[in-house]
Amino acid sequence: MPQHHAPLPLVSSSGPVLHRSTTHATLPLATPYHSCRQSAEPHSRMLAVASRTRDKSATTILSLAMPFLLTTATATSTTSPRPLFPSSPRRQNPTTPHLRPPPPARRLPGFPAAAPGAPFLPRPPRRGMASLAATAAVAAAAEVTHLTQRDAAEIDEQLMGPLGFSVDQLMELAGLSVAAAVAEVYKLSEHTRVLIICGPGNNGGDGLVAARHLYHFGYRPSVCYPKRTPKPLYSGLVTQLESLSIPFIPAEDLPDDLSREFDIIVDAMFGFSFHGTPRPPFDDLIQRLISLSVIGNSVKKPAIVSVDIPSGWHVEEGDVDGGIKPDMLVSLTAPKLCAKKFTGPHHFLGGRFVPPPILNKYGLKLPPYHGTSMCVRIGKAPSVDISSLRENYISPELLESQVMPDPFDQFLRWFDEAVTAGLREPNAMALTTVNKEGKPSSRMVLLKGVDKQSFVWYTNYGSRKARDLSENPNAALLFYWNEMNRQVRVEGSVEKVPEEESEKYFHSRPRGSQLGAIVSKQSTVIAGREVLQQAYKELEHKYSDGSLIPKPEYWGGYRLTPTLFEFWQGQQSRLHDRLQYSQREVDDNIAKCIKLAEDALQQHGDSTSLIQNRSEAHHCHPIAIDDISSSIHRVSKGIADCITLAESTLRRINPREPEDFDYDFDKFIGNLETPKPCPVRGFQLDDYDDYLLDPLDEDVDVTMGIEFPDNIKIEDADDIQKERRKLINAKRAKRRHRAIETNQQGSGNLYNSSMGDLRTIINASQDARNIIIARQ
Ligand SMILES: NC(=O)C1=CN([C@@H]2O[C@H](COP(=O)(O)OP(=O)(O)OC[C@H]3O[C@@H](n4cnc5c(N)ncnc54)[C@H](OP(=O)(O)O)[C@@H]3O)[C@@H](O)[C@H]2O)[C@@H](O)CC1
Ligand SMILES: [K+]
Repeated sequence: MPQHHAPLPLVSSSGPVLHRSTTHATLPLATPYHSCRQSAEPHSRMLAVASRTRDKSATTILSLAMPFLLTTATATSTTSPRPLFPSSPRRQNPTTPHLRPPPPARRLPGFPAAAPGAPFLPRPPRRGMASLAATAAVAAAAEVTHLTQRDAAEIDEQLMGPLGFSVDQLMELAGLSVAAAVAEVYKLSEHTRVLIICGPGNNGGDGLVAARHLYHFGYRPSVCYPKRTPKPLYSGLVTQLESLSIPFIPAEDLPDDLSREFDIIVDAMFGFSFHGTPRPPFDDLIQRLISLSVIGNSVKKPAIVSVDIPSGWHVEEGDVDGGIKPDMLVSLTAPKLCAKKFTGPHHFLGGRFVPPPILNKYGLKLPPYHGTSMCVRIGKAPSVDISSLRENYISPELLESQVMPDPFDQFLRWFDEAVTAGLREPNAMALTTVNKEGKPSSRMVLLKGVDKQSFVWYTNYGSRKARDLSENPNAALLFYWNEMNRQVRVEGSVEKVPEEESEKYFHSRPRGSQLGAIVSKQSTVIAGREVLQQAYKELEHKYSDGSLIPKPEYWGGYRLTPTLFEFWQGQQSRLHDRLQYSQREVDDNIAKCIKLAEDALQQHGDSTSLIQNRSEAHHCHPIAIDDISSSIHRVSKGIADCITLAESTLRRINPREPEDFDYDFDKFIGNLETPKPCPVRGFQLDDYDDYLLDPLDEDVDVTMGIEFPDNIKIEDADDIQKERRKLINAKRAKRRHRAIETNQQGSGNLYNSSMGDLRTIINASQDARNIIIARQ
């Protein structure tokens, strides 16, 4: 961890008071936007303000005014911090729950069988925990094993003997570690030109490999290799470098002023087999590096990086007679005793290949490597002046002509690129809420859904963010994709997602997370971590049969509908690209239009189900007809309102494809007109009834239009009248039934055509969103 030279916040003498509260980190918009460029925030101003508070009286006032309360749970806590490295490999407590027992080791000749509890490399922390692990590694640096020259040579022999490694394999990994460590500290933008001075042995071989990797990382390496070893391994490494057109500079042709020509000098002259005093030409080369160390600070000096041992140093005693003073030491396999005398700012360990038999045999305590890294910092953290910390971002330009017209598409494009780049948790976002008093608070949450409408995340409805949101629905989201020099800001208003949606998502989570959500009563003070663990255990037991874990009512999702997007791409010299999408004022009308259209659709959906339900339940009941008619009328009213508003709004805001829109719009109107008779059909039924009743009139030929079946015996007018009535009633029922079916079909058509057309309207409205992109 960097040492912070900037003044730090003040803490009261009574000490901070810490509440243990449960925190539970837990992704869908449609509107017009515009984008503009803003000047970079002057971080230095903040530091300047902070330094003014160094004034003593200010300190006193502040410390009195800011008494932080620490409600600690440690008194009841039974857990102790996990040691990063077991203090003694053989005394490691086998019951330590965090450490996995080592896999049974095959016994190799010359190596002890791995005893239970024998040391093994702690599992490397996941990426992203790097800074935490680095801090721990620094704290534990003193415990890292330092090897004698004899042990180093012996390990070398064993690796390349019974353990089956080949020298070129180890050299490749060693050289890669060196290049990785160099790249981690010396950024390409300021340190491009690298001179690698290689000695006659394997240390020189590591240098040749490092030169190749540095070339592929983007550096411009040159190699000085005065005593070439005539072995295929070395000549192969030389050929590889020649194929990359890497220059080889004879020692005598090196420029007089190395400072002017190189930004980094890699010392790969001697490693752990060095003895005595350096012989020519290395004596002179080492002397040149020594003289670089003594140049005054006013001259820009190249950084000296020593591979495994600062060349010329005694392998165990270190710098005994004014040797070179490297800025960086990359110890390989394990540091040698001389490394204890290294006082430079950057000490790294490389050579991530040490197998358990070596660890066991030599009782090696080594720090874990993080993620997939080939090197790890050991020793003290470099001292850092916070105000001088800056990256010179190198990224492709972000131009107005390149971004998508819709900010959601642009977001999804960047999101996909972050996923493709393998970033860890690209959906992590800082959520800022503001309570009713205007006090803001931020925390990281995980985006769980995004569509063309809004961003969704889930949380505890009892949390502070939830309280803030209930008081003030405005919130901001911030995505920061460091590795890509990108940031996205989103601002908008927040609402809860429907319960069914939360329910669905809740049950899609791992059972452990479901239980965690029940246990975690966020933002409430609890007695200690064990309270949570106990509650979790009880729930785990309760639901151990695999039964459904009910979603607590205090857990659910939020949806932020954006009103602003800002896409930031870091660039060199702070000339960043910052494009902002915002909405035009007309947006309110569009939103209203869409809402109306959606309401109309909703009603339509209702009326369709109503028709179905009614016709099933009351097959021929006339009341169904009335209901159908009135709901269709209602729907039509909604549609009509929607059309009026859609028309006036959409025409006014000059949609991007006016012809297409007009076409869709006309088609929509046309379709709406077609099924218009539909609601009237219900009343037509009465007309039919009248028509059917007409034949009963006295002056109408009673047999007209009626065919009597042969088996019906007609004797007098009364009989005829009776039979006619029966038949008429039957026909009436039949027709009524048919009429209802017709209605159903009619409204089905209306439903389908209107549904599609309303969708067209909605889509057209959304497409026509008046998005303004401005550079800030
Ligand atoms: N697991 C491991 O162990 C791994 C080890 N690796 C690497 O190997 C390095 C050890 O390599 P190494 O054994 O070849 O010895 P190294 O230090 O390069 O020098 C030997 C040469 O220097 C010469 N020389 C000596 N003194 C001298 C003097 N005063 N003045 C002039 N010359 C002198 C000596 O000549 P000699 O004295 O024998 O005549 C011989 O030619 C180790 O530090 C690490 O970098 C990694 O590659 C991977 C894994
Ligand atoms: K060296």
